[in-house]
Amino acid sequence: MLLCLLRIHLRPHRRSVALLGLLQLVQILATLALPTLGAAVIDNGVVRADSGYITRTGLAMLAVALVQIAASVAAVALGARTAMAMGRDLRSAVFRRVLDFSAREVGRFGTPSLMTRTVNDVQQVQVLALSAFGVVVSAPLMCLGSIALALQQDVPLSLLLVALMVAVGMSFGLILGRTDPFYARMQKQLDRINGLLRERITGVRVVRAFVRDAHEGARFGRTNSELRDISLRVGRLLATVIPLVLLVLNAFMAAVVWFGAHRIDAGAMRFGALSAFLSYLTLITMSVVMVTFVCLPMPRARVSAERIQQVLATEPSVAAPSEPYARCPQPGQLSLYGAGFRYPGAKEPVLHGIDLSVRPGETVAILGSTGSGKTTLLNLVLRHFDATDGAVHVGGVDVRTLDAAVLRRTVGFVPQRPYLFSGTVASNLRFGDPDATDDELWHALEIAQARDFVRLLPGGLNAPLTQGGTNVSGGQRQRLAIARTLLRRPDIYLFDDCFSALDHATDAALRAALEPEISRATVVTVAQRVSTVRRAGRIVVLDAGRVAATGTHEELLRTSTTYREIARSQLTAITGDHDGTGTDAAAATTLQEAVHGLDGQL
Ligand SMILES: Nc1ncnc2c1ncn2[C@@H]1O[C@H](COP(=O)(O)OP(=O)(O)OP(=O)(O)O)[C@@H](O)[C@H]1O
Repeated sequence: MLLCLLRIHLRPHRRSVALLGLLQLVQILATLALPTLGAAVIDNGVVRADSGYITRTGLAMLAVALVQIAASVAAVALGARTAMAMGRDLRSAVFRRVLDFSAREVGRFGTPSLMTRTVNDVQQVQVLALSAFGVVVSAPLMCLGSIALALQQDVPLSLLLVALMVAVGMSFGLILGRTDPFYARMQKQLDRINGLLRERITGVRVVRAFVRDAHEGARFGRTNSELRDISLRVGRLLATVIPLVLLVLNAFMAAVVWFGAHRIDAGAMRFGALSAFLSYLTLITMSVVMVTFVCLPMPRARVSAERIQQVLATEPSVAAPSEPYARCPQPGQLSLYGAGFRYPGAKEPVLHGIDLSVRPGETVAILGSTGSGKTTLLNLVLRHFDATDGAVHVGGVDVRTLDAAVLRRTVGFVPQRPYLFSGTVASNLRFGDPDATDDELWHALEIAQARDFVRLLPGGLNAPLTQGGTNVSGGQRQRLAIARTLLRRPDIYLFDDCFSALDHATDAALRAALEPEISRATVVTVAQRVSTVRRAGRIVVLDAGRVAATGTHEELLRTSTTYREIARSQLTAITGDHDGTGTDAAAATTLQEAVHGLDGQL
């Protein structure tokens, strides 16, 4: 998996990789030439007292050493650049894939795990690539070249080198093979720490309000300690690698000196050859140590590569159409044909056979008690999920075949809990229209009843907003989100109970300002309060995921028991008046008057 991932993501950098290989080849050839030249200096220069030969060969050795240094510096710089570029590309690939995920895939992996995979797991692969680039060509070449040149010096002694390679390989395999499960647990533990941290920071007020600091601190401490324990166990295993490898290498070095001395004594080997042999053994030792340093991060990178690949290989369940429609034949038309939806893993559907058609210029309100499926219905229009039954059409085209960019341009959505991004008021508003002028931003703010408070912010349009918009109130956030959507000028507006945090006066002023602005658009507004929806041209009452009734406020008060019950329960909650039963007509009249009367207080 690791190799496959590296191969794919190094493909765009193949020229750099090839140049890197070339530089390492030059570096190794130069490194390997030095001991042979040194042996020649001893055997032909020192032994024969030929100072001219010593000077000439010495100068050649100096030139070779300079080439070796230059090639090695260039290889390190190029290796680092290539590894960083690959890490950047891999991070982008994971990020882009995550952006394509629907809520289903995000739920499957979990946000904290996706964050760990995008940042930490990619980092592990990048670290491995960085260290591997330094040795991937040079270490094997240096090792094999040293063995080949050592063979030239003395064949029987070279057999020791083969035994050395087998011993080192076995020591490696024994230890590193045992670290994989620990690394898998380590990365999972990082996911948990990320999750806890995220929850702890975003829910800090709740944690404090419920005096759960100590409990939450202990929960984090436990997970943190578990991560430390796993890291220590891996660390202990890895700490044995280098001493073990050095022990094996030094034992072999002693054996070479011992056998070599005997062979010189027996006249079977020259002194210069033993000196060159020892130099080659040192080079082999160096290459083994270099490989050791690459092998240490390898198991973790392997686990990380698998986690990254899981993300990259996951196809978004809301798939892009193969031949997308880029035009809507009926602009602004929104239709649901028997649409149903069941959340993944849930036993029962939350929406059943919803039929709904909304034309441009029409405002439809969807009313229902909490959990009746209102938000889910809007999510089907936005294609956050695909309907599991029936179909959803936008502009006369099934959303599953409509180009995603066209769908997003056509439908403007203001969620129940809007999200603002770190930046300024203006940068957030320009999510709606990047080319909007300041005047257009102020106009949208005026309609959304946000002009006055933005004016008072230090910097006005350039006032800073923190991540999530946490430095403005819930109602201010809602108004900024409405202004942001107005700037998009979509054909279809979906308002998901986004007026709930506004006081009555602001709510009324906003609706009055909004009406002429979006009068030609298709508007679907979700609400729980009867008083909020009663002016809508059509109200759809949703009950346990089914359309229970449709009509105007007056019609529904007369004809729909569910609507009357909702209205009655809301009145009872406000007035404490438990009466209001009796005949349908009488109840409808009473409720109608009560709703009208309370309108000013809600
Ligand atoms: N991601 C999810 N996975 C599983 N079930 C979900 C998920 N989101 C919502 N549900 C369930 O689907 C049902 C409908 O939820 P939905 O959010 O659409 O209701 P709603 O009418 O918008 O409620 P509210 O008015 O409280 O916002 C609820 O029973 C809820 O528990």
